[in-house]
Amino acid sequence: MSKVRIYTLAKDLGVDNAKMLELLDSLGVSYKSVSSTIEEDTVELIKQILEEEGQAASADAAPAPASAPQPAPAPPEAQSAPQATATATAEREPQAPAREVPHRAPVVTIMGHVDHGKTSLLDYIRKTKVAAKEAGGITQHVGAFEAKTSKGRVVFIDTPGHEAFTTIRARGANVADIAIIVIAADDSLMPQTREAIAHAQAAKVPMLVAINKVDLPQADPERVKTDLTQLNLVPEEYGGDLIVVPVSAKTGEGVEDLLEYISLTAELEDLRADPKGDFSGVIIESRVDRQAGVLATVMVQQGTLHVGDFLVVGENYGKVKAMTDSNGGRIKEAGPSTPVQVLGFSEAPSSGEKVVSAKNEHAAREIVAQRVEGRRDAENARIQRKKTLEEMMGPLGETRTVNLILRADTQGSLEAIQGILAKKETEDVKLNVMLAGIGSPTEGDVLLASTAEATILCFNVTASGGVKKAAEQRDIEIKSFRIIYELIDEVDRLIRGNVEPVFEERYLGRAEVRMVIRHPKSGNIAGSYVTDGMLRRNARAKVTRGRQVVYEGTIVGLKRFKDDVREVQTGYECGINLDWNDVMEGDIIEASEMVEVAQA
Ligand SMILES: Nc1nc2c(ncn2[C@@H]2O[C@H](COP(=O)(O)OP(=O)(O)OP(=O)(O)O)[C@@H](O)[C@H]2O)c(=O)[nH]1
Repeated sequence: MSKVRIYTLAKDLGVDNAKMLELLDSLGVSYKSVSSTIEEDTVELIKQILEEEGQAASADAAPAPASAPQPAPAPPEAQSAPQATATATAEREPQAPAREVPHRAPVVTIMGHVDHGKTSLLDYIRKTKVAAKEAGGITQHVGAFEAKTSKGRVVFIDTPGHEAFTTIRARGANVADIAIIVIAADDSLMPQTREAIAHAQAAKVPMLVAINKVDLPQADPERVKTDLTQLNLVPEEYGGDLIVVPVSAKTGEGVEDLLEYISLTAELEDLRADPKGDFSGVIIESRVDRQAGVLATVMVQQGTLHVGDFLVVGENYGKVKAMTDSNGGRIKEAGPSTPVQVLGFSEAPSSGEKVVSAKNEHAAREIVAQRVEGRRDAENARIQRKKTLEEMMGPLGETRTVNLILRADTQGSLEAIQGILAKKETEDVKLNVMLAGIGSPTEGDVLLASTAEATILCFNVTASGGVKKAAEQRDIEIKSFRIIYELIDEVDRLIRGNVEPVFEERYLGRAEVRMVIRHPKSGNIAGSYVTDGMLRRNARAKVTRGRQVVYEGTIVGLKRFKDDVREVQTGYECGINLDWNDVMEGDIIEASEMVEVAQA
C-alpha cells in the first residue's frame, strides 16, 4: 500500500469523513477533499490515534475491496464535494448540516465513444438490478431507469451514444450528478471519449471511468489508464484522484464494483432534495404518440409531482393528465430523482428544458406571460453581466482562462493549430482547449461553449444553419477561418481580452452629382458619376459643396439604372439615395467606412 484515498480509509476504519478530515487537520496534513490520497505514514499515524481513542473499528486498513458490500458509513455531515479540484479549504469548515432535507438518489449518465459498450452496460445493470416487476412487462422507453443497489436507488439516464445526439448528452450531463465514462479496453480513448470527458468537466459533475470489455483477450486496461493520465486525469492507482473500474458488460465482472463506487460518490456529493418543497424537474426526452399525444419524460429534481399539477416548460404550459414510472406502471405522484413519463403537454418540450409547477391554470399562464415579457430584459442583463465580468477580469492582471473549442477539417490541421496555441500561453492568460474535433461544429459544441463561456474556432469547416442559430440564441461566437494564421490572430485578440475594439475610418471613393432626380417616395436621388475608388451601400457619406461640408450621413440606397446594387466602381454612373433632400448638382459625395483595426 503506497497511498490511500481519504474516504476509503475512513470507510475501512469505520469513522465518518468529517472525523477523518479533523484528524488530518490535527496532523497538519494538507488535502483538497475527501477524494485526495494520503501517504502510508499518515495512515499509520491515524490508525494509532484512533486506537488510542478506542474508535477504530478495525486495526487493519487494507485498501477498500469495493466488490464486497461494506457497512454503510455514517451519513456525510459537513463534508465537501468529492472532486479534489473543486473543493476549497474553506468549504471544509463545519457548516450547519441540512439534516431536515432528506437524501435523494443519484442520477447517473453514461457517456463514451460509439461501440464502447454504453448500451450493453446499461442493459446489464437493467437486467440484473431493476426490480423484478418489470420482467415480462412492457418495457417502455422513458430514457431513464432506476436500479436498486445495496446502498439504495441509482437512477440511470439512458442517453443515445451517437455523435448526432451530442446535444442530449451535453444536457444529460447537466441533469446528471455523476458521469460514467465508458472506455473500451481494446480501443482506449477515442474522439467521443474526449468529448464526453469535456462535457462532464464543463458540467462539473464527478466522473468515474468504466474500462469496459476487459473480458476480451486483446483488452489492455493499463493502456487506457496511461492514456487518461495524458489528459491530466490520473487514476488513483497512479496516485491521482480518478476512480477507474474495470468492467465487462458481457460477463458482469466489475459491475457491482462500479455500482458501489457510484453510491460512494453519491454519498460524498451529499445529494439532498425536499419532497415537500416546490416542484422542479428537467425534460429528459419527449415524443409525440399518435394516440396519446405528447409524452415527455421528466426527471423530478425537487418537490413532488402529482397528477393534476400544472406544469410550465419554457413558454408553454400543460396539465399532468397521467404519469408512468420507468417500469411502465401508472403512478399518482413522484418524488425527487424519479424519472416519470408525463402525459399532458400540448407541445413536445426539448430535452434538457426545465419544468416548474404552478398552483392553477391562471398561475401557469401568468408565469408564461412573465417569461415572454422578461426574455428580452434577461438577454440584455446577461450581455451586461458578461461585459462587467470581462471588464473586471481584464485589468486585474490575474490569470485569465480563455476557453476554446476547436474544429478543423483534418487531424493534421488540428494538431498544427494546437501546436501554435501551446506556445501562446502566458503567465496571465491560459488557453484552455476544451474540445478539439474534426468536422463542423455541432449543437453540442454550442452547449458546451455556453456552459463554459468558450469561443468556437473553425478551420476549413463551417457551421450549419441550425448550429449557427443555436449559437446566436446562446450568444456564442462561432468564427471560421481558411488561413491558420488568421485563426491565430483571433486567438491573439482573445488573449488580449475584451479591450474595446478600435475603429478607423477608411476612405472608399467619391462621386460627382450631375443631376438631381425628384423621387416621390425615396426623396431626392443624386444622379452621380464615380470619379475615384468606389461607393458602397450603407457606407458613410460626406457631402461637400465647394469647400464646405454640407451633410454627413449614410448612403441608404445605390442604383445602377433601375437595379439596386451593393457597389459602384470608378467610371460608372449611379443613383445615390442619401435620405437627404437638399443635395444639389455639383456636390461631391465622399464615401468611407469604419473598419476594426488590430490593437497594438
Ligand atoms: N466482449 C465484449 N463485448 C462487449 C462488451 N460490451 C459491449 N460489447 C459489444 O460491443 C458492441 C458495442 O456495444 P454497445 O453496447 O452497442 O455500444 P454503445 O457504446 O452503446 O454503442 P452506441 O450506442 O452505438 O454508441 C456490441 O457488439 C456489444 O456486444 C463487453 O464487455 N465485452
